[in-house]
Amino acid sequence: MIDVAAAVRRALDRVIDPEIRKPITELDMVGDVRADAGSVTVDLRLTIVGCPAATSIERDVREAALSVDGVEQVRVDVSVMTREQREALTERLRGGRSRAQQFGPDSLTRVIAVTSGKGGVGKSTLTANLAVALAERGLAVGLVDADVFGFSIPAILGIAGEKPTQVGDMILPPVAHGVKTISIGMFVDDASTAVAWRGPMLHRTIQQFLTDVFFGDLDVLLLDLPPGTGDVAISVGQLLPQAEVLVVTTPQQAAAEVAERSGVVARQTGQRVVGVVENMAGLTLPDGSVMELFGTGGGTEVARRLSAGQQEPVELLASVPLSTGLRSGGDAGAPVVLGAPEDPAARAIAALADRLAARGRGLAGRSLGLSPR
Ligand SMILES: Nc1ncnc2c1ncn2[C@@H]1O[C@H](COP(=O)(O)OP(=O)(O)OP(=O)(O)O)[C@@H](O)[C@H]1O
Repeated sequence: MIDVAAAVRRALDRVIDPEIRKPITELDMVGDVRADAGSVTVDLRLTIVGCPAATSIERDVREAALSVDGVEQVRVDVSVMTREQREALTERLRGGRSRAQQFGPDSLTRVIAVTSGKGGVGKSTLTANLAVALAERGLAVGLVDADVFGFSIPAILGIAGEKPTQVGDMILPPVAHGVKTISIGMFVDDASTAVAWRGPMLHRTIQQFLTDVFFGDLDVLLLDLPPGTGDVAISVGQLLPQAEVLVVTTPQQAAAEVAERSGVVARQTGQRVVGVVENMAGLTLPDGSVMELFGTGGGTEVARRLSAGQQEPVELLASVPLSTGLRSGGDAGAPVVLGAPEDPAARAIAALADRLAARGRGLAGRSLGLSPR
């Protein structure tokens, strides 16, 4: 005779907690499973009171149980984990490691910090779309909006106003279009609030994002840095010396020097410049002519300058044209790479994602932090 309760438990392996992204059976969210003829009762333990995913988890549990042969009726008894159970869970999710930075030098996650010299060059828009494009390629992607003064990632990804769920001292990042996303914007009550923090506070915030936010195993972690070469860039350099840096600039020659500086600061903190992306390049008009609003050659110039004295040249990895679709997708919270993949800007970002995904995390060009005597 088949053990219906055991079969239901196996079926529940397929139910994934949408926030933690692991099977609920692995998270100890399933208590007793009892079967009495065709009638099954499942004890479901949610991580916290008012768990935002409660309804969807309960529905998935019901469906999974009903998929088992012989089950006709399902009752789900919902309760909430005790503090001890929650602590055991957060401990297990951290893999037994103490509360430490998740992306230390031994981590296999590739960390890419996106930086720019000047503000308003489209860094956040590009970072958000790149993250979504990488997730679309099947990679596990996290995104830290470290642009604490000008956080815009939640709006671009369509999750403005969403708050992360807290389980014990662990923060679960909202998932937008497959990307686990955290932003300072999620911790202030009003998105128009100006975050006027000084260096040490900024450092602690970034550190907390890297420590307390549960990203799980990621293939790629992207960081959207504030423009310029300020405190946050230096903190990221200290906290994530293995990070690679992607420099965003416009085609304007005059911007090249400022953009170059952001790459130089990254190098000084031991990071490797993985390449340059030019944004707001020529827009092709309906008559086929190209309008070069911001001039040409800025990306190539920044790549050339950053290559000086390096063993491996820094490449211009993409040139993303001006695009109404990219702009309106950002305004609407619907990234253009998903909404209009044939848009020229979307295609350029998709090609950038392909190039980055194809590259390994090699040591080439990376400073080993040694200085000659
Ligand atoms: N290729 C593009 N074509 C048209 N508009 C663009 C393009 N890239 C970005 N934009 C628009 O430019 C504006 C600035 O972009 P974004 O906020 O991404 O810049 P940023 O460099 O992150 O700025 P900051 O770091 O100063 O916050 C946004 O309105 C965005 O929609």
